[in-house]
Amino acid sequence: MSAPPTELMTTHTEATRPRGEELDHQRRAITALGHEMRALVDATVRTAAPAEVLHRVTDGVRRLTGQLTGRRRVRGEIPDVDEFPGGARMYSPVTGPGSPLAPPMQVTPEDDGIVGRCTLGIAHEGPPGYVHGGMSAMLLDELMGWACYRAGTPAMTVSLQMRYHRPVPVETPLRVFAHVTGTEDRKIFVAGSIGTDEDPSIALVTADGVFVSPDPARTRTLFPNTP
Ligand SMILES: CCCCCCCC/C=C\CCCCCCCC(=O)SCCNC(=O)CCNC(=O)[C@H](O)C(C)(C)COP(=O)(O)OP(=O)(O)OC[C@H]1O[C@@H](n2cnc3c(N)ncnc32)[C@H](O)[C@@H]1OP(=O)(O)O
Repeated sequence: MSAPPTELMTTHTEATRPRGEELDHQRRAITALGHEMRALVDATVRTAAPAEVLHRVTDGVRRLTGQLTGRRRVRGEIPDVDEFPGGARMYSPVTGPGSPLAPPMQVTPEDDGIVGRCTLGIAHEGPPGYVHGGMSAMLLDELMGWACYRAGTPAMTVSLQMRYHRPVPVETPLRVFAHVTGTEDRKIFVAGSIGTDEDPSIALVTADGVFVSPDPARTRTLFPNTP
């Protein structure tokens, strides 16, 4: 992975970051837009509307996109509303309430690991009625990353082995689970699973991952904007 081009980045000082009420207000607005965007994505992949309706909607969406004016975040820039590496990631494709791509998954620490809850939709479908295998891998990869962070060792995935036991249904509340099973120097071994909320004891998908904590020099090169 190459380092982001630092010379292209605008660095935000602590003084310019929104705080308190202002931060809450901004995050609520981001969440509201994310929510409507996810509804649009869902409507887009479900619709059977005729071509003329699709053309009219396309024009409307193009006009809306044009309204998101002003400065745009560049590669590697950490949003002002985020807390990297271990807190809010407003635009994460898995947990981000502001992301049109995210379910979004709600993450809660539990005694022996970390739990993610979400419901996937038709936009995340692989086989008809079931979740795309890549989506399952994405949910697990993210939650297993959170398990490393929670264990005090933020780390990146170097290996992820997936086993798909049974298909994961869409439109069904899911329970994802991850926990650290061992460590060896900078390596962290993590296990994860996906089940339904209704019957979490049946593992539909399981995963074993190896994560590595980059050393401080590598961390600075990879994430030059980390506070
Ligand atoms: C401020 C701290 C920031 C830390 C990171 C924060 C992120 C988390 C933030 C929020 C949490 C929520 C988000 C989670 C998101 C989900 C996680 C992802 O999707 S991450 C993206 C996908 N992964 C990559 O892009 C990695 C690409 N790989 C690399 O860049 C390098 O491999 C890196 C930096 C991770 C390690 O490189 P080296 O040079 O420091 O370490 P080497 O020497 O290669 O390996 C260390 C040990 O690991 C073993 N290792 C390496 N690859 C292995 C593999 N595939 N299987 C088993 N072991 C492996 C090696 O054999 C070595 O072990 P021996 O010391 O010899 O015992």
